[in-house]
Amino acid sequence: MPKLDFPLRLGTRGSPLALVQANMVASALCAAHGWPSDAVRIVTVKTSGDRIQDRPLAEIGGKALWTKELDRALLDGEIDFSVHSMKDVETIRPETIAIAAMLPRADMRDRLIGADSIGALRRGAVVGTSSPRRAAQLLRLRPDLSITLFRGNVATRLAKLEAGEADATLLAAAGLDRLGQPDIGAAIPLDVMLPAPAQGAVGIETRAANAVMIKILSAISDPDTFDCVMAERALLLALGGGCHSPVAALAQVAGGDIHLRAEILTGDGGDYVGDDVRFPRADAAGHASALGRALLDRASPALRGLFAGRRVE
Ligand SMILES: NCc1[nH]cc(CCC(=O)O)c1CC(=O)O
Repeated sequence: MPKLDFPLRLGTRGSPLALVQANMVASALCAAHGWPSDAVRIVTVKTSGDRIQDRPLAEIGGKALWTKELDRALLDGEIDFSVHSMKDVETIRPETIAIAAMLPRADMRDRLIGADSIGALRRGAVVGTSSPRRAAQLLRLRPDLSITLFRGNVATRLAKLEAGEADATLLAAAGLDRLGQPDIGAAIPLDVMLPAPAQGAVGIETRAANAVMIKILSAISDPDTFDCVMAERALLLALGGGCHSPVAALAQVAGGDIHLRAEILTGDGGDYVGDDVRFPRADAAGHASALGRALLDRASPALRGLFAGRRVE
């Protein structure tokens, strides 16, 4: 194997959650290869998503907000690999960049903070979220609720809730757990609220041409997580949805198969199509895209319109 240039430089965003995830990747990699802990150096890179805090991301267009600067650092050779919440990684990646590995997926559920369950929220309660998916799913179950925009990192959102800007908020269990807050909020069962595609998965990217790095990273990749998240991403791609469309999807390994559940909704939750399929792991991407197309075929004109023109065949 060609000589590696130590320390390897791991690029990450600078948010507390991103830093925890970067440290998880660095320790897993050092442990897997028997390297000392200083074999990986963490390099923080500020992304556009970190800078813009006052508008819904869906409005800005959600264009590579979390990845653009890290991609540039990777391609310019300033870093050797980068770590992302897979949920924030666009479905279409540059050909020069490879998703090389994913850590074992954490709890993929959403947690409700401010009430014990969605049903327990008082009539007309205000829920803070910036996620069109969470807003649509909530409104479908509880049309009486009102949604207010909540952005910022996990700590900022919890502070807004504390300050009374909303009665409740929703956050990914994975993020709360990794930030050392496993007791905050009530987990919403997967059959009540299906998570965002790739929620709870941490991915590692490197240059597609860097075969040595790809090989080294494969040692810490979890194949079940990788295949399931790739199936969810294939579904999202077939829908033409970015990470900020009202799409929910979850793939899980079931025996030798993959079980994929997915749903699409209008912003107010009024129109909804959901389904689930089981298919063999081979050609999971093909089966997942077929489910995406089938959902669109069954969608009302209004719902289909949300995805119109964005669909990738
Ligand atoms: N969009 C922000 C984001 N990206 C990843 C996570 C949490 C960790 C994960 O889902 O893997 C969060 C916060 C949240 O949705 O609560």
